[in-house]
This record gives sequence, C-alpha cells and structure tokens, in this order.
Amino acid sequence: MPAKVSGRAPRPEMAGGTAVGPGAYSGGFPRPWVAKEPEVRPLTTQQIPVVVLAGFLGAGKTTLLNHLLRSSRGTRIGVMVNDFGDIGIDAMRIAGQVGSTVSLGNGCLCCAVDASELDEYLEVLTRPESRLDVIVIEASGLAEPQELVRMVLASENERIVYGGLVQVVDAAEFSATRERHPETDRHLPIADLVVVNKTDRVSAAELLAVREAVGELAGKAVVVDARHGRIDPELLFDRVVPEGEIEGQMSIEDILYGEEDGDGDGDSDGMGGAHAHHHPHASYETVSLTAASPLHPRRLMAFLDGRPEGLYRIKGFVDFGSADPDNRYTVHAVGRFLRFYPERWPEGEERLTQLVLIGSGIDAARLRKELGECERTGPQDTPDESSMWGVLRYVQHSEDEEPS
Ligand SMILES: Nc1nc2c(ncn2[C@@H]2O[C@H](COP(=O)(O)OP(=O)(O)OP(=O)(O)O)[C@@H](O)[C@H]2O)c(=O)[nH]1
Repeated sequence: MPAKVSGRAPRPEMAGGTAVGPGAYSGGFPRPWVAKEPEVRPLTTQQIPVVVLAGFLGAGKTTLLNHLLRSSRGTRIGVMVNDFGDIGIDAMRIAGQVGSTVSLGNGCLCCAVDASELDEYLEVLTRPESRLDVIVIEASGLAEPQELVRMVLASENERIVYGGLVQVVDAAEFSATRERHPETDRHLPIADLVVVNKTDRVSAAELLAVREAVGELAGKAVVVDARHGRIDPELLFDRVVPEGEIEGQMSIEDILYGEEDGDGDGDSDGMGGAHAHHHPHASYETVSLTAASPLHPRRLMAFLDGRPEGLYRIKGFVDFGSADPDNRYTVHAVGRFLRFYPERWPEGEERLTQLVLIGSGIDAARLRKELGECERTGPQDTPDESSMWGVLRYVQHSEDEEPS
C-alpha cells in the first residue's frame, strides 16, 4: 500500500499554553476487554489511545474529525487517514489542521493482511517527539470497522492502546444504506460511541426513527446527535459511561474472532481462510481525475445533474479558471445531496481539479470520458458570465455549513 508520510511540526496553538502532556489523557471509552487482554506489556510511559472513526461513505467522518481538531482544547491529536481512491482528498482536507498526519493512500486499511502494516504508520505517530495524546484513524467509508479494531488490538506497538470505535451515521441516508448494505448492522454493536450526524437533513419524526433503529443495534454504546459532526470532544477524550454500565459490549473474543463466525480464524464469515470476510467495497469502484485545465462550469453541472444512481460519492476540489479565478470549489455529493464550498485558493497552491468518484455498478470508463469532456479545451472555450449560476445554486450560504 503506498504511503505518504508527513511529519509536520505540531501547530503552535496545539502545543501552546493549554497543551496537556501525555499523562493528562483521562481514559477515552470504557474498555473492559483491554483490561482482560492476556498479555500485560511493561510500560515506560502512558499509552496513547487509538480511536477508530468509521461510518459509511459521506456520513461525515472528515467533518467530525476536523471539528475535533479545531476544538481540541490543547489535546494533541495525531491522525491516520485511509482514503479510498487514488487521490487522498480526505488527507488534504485534514492536513492543514493537524500537526501529525499519516496518509494511508489508496485502498482499505482493513484489507491489509496483518497488523504490521498498521504498525509501520503507528510507529511514525508514536515517536516521542510527536507528543501526541490521542491518535484517530479515519477509516475509509467502505472499510470494515471490525477489521480495523482487530488490527489495532493486534498491534505490537507498546506505546498505544485501543481507544474505542466511533461510528458516524448519516441520519438522512441511514435506512437506504442499511437496505443496500445489511452488513452495516454489524458495525453498530461494536461501537462505543455512535454519532447520528446530519440531523439538520431530517424531520423530527425521521430522526426519532433513526435514533430508535440505531439504539436497538448499538446496545450500550453512547448515541449522540450532531450537525456537522459537532460533538463535545470530551466524548472522545474522556470517559463517557460510568464504569459498571458496560455489559452488553462485545468482548475481545468477539472482536478478534468475529461474532457470528466462531471459527476462530479471525474473519467474520465462518468460512476460514485468510481475510475472506465480505466488504462493502467489494462491489465499489473509484474513478479519479486530476486536471490541469479548468473545468467548464456548465458542462460539469450537466455531468453532475445526470450522474448515475450508482455513483454514490463524489469529493474533491474544482478549478473553474477564469469563471472564478480567486476560488477553488470543494465539491461533495453523497447520494443525491450535492454541495459546493468556494474558498480562496491557498497561497502557492497549484491550480488543479482533483476529484474522486466512488460508486457501485458504475461504468468507470464512461465516467472518466464524460469528466474529461468537462475540461476546457482552450481560450475559445471560455465560459460566459451566467455559466456559474448552476454551480452557485449548490453553494450553501448559511453559516451552519462550512467546508470541512
Ligand atoms: N447538511 C449536513 N451536511 C453535512 C453534515 N455533516 C457533514 N456534512 C456534509 O456531508 C458531506 C460529506 O462529509 P464528509 O465529512 O466528507 O464525509 P466522510 O464520511 O468523511 O466521507 P468519505 O470519506 O467519502 O466516506 C460534506 O459535504 C459535508 O459538508 C451535517 O451534519 N449536515
């Protein structure tokens, strides 16, 4: 798996006056199974909790992570991002906000054959000079969280301890996602915190129904509602449930060997063999585009308006060239939801369009061709003044929505 590792120095505000040392971390989620772990490792310093952040495509994981980074109140967070697609869009959206980031490149981390691959990245983040208090692994939207948790638990890095699973749920897409991917029902019971996100996109009655369904699946996990991932960071950095209220959570055996599996081979299929479990991404394809020529706004909108049903997720940055020379447009599509978020081009940034499209049953070659046709062909192909109107219809002006 290609890995791009950037060990930037922590930003001053993260290391500043309110910074807490590693010993100040006060617990994370209750972890009965960690206590039961047979091997007791000698510790020279406090271990760094590793929290797994999971949730289906577009549920709001990066948004939540960026919120945590912005409101960490001095807690030093290291981030591992597992993008699905050739271009690390999520890593780019997080990079500006965090001191230590490891980008895990294309492909699902949960498909790594063993934990040693994860350990390579953990080694970078747990170097003493990083002085991190907590590490968050943002799983790809198609990852199998159980596998990631298993890998963290199997890590040989003595400086870390498993810190819990946060599962982000898109309130507006929850029912449809469950229908298409019944395996999502397996993810909630192993969660420690479930964030029902995008509550602004559903009615009170719909939210209630989602909360009920989530509550049934999630057992004793803490369930909180959120808009734009704005949860209280202390939910991650502090104990959330009093001790003693945790029976019903899965045991380490459940996590390591799979609940319905029981064959002890570590997969969750009961079939044996290495890594034979079913992943949602088995049926998903990605298409990536990096274009140096600006896109024509009208042609891009025609492409987006006509996008096929199976094309569930689009994310990235768009350069419209002379149609708006000052701004780049972050674009997000999740199902039929579409938004553009214009922002000033970062200084010195190369003017590129970078897009990742993820879908099931899509015709990748055709999408690639159609996207290619959105690129402007030269000075004779200059958009007229009204050509941005279609894009601007999908720009959210409310203060509540911000690029993440
Ligand atoms: N309306 C609304 N939009 C949200 C909310 N949270 C996130 N979004 C938007 O949903 C889109 C996807 O959010 P991301 O944070 O990129 O989702 P993700 O889970 O990281 O996506 P993948 O990494 O592709 O799986 C973006 O346009 C976000 O701005 C919310 O609470 N309400």
